[in-house]
Amino acid sequence: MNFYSLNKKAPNVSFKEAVIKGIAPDRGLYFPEEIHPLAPSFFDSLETFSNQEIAYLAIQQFVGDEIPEAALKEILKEVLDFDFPVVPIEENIATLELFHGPTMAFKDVGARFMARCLGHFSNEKSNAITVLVATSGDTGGAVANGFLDVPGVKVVILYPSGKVSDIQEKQLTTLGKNITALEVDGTFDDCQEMVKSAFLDKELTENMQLTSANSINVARWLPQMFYFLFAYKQAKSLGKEIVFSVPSGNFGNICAGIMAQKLGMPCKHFIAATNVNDIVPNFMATGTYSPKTSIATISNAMDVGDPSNFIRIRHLYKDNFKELSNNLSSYSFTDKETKKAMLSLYNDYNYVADPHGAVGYLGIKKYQAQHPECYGIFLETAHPVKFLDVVEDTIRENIDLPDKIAKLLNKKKKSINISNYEDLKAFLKRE
Ligand SMILES: N[C@@H](CCOP(=O)(O)O)C(=O)O
Repeated sequence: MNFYSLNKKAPNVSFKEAVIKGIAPDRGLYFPEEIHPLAPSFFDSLETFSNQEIAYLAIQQFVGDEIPEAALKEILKEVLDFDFPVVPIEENIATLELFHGPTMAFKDVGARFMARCLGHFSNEKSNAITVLVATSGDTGGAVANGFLDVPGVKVVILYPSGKVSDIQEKQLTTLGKNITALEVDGTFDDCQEMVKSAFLDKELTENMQLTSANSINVARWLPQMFYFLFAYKQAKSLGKEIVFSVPSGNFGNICAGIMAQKLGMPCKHFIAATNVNDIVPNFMATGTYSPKTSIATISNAMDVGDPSNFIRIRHLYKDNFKELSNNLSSYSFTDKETKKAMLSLYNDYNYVADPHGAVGYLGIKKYQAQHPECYGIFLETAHPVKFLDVVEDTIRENIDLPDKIAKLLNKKKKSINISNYEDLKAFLKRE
């Protein structure tokens, strides 16, 4: 399958080239030339397929023959070696827990898939590649873990100083080896902007192969479709219309959910639930897209002021606002509302949610006030332990630290401070 740039001013590329380039030379995001729906009988009998089989059938058309069937199946087997349970909360609400992977956030699947694709491609032609990634919290740890020791790959993670949780910071600053963390005096949007500028900087790109491990990269973005298919597999026997509420920051995950729907997955509606970084809720209310400087919140991984992937969502609807609104609603919630939801999930349902999951829960509650008949699944995108202070403070209980997190806390943070693009460029030139 070939991919085109959404800015339409760059040549179409194969899956392999899209993964290696990350973003098109005209600064556009890559998008598949075609999306072929899967047979309705596949969805009717989804429970008879293993997660690996589902993932293979969903992603194969996008990878094409650039990774042979056996190798792609092996990659998926390694990537999907943990559970994705749908846990009932209320009569018509469940949560899809996406935090059972190595770094306890939903980014693990995409990061590990992309790392293995790059590993596969660099076996074919072993040119060194530098992966640049901007993080507001969870992507950084998942990419560090997923790419650790991948031969021929160096990873440079940019994160906003003081704006990620302590555990997230440890996850991305303590591995060493081929992983370097750059601590940026700025916001996530500054980090993302610097990364995008590096891709367009000829002085850099003529001398080094740069790619992105954010969801702008198709190999990070597309595997996120799997979550929705795994959830549908578990919930379909209820025979109800399913609505997904997705805590959203850079909008890659919800866009992947809509891709799963385009493949034919039955699903009534999507909700993009945000914190006060409400660019998309505002767009859905006014039709005007106005990026703004991000505001720090307790759901920090969603502190994004110009979500990269929203352009892909608009493109999926050919920028037809009416059609988009029929399938997507977007609501924003304050930290105060988020904490209240965390407390009520704990007191009323004995469920400890992280702040991002709680925003997703609020999203489905708001939608169900008008559509009580639907079955709502909100995504729990990260384990509550990653936001230890805010969770313990809100529910007034101590939560157990899993072993891998306890060990991490004793490790020493290693980061390099930078303030602007010139600092990043100087760092990359030294490398
Ligand atoms: N929420 C993210 C921000 C980057 O998102 P991505 O999916 O494009 O990598 C984070 O946790 O860093």
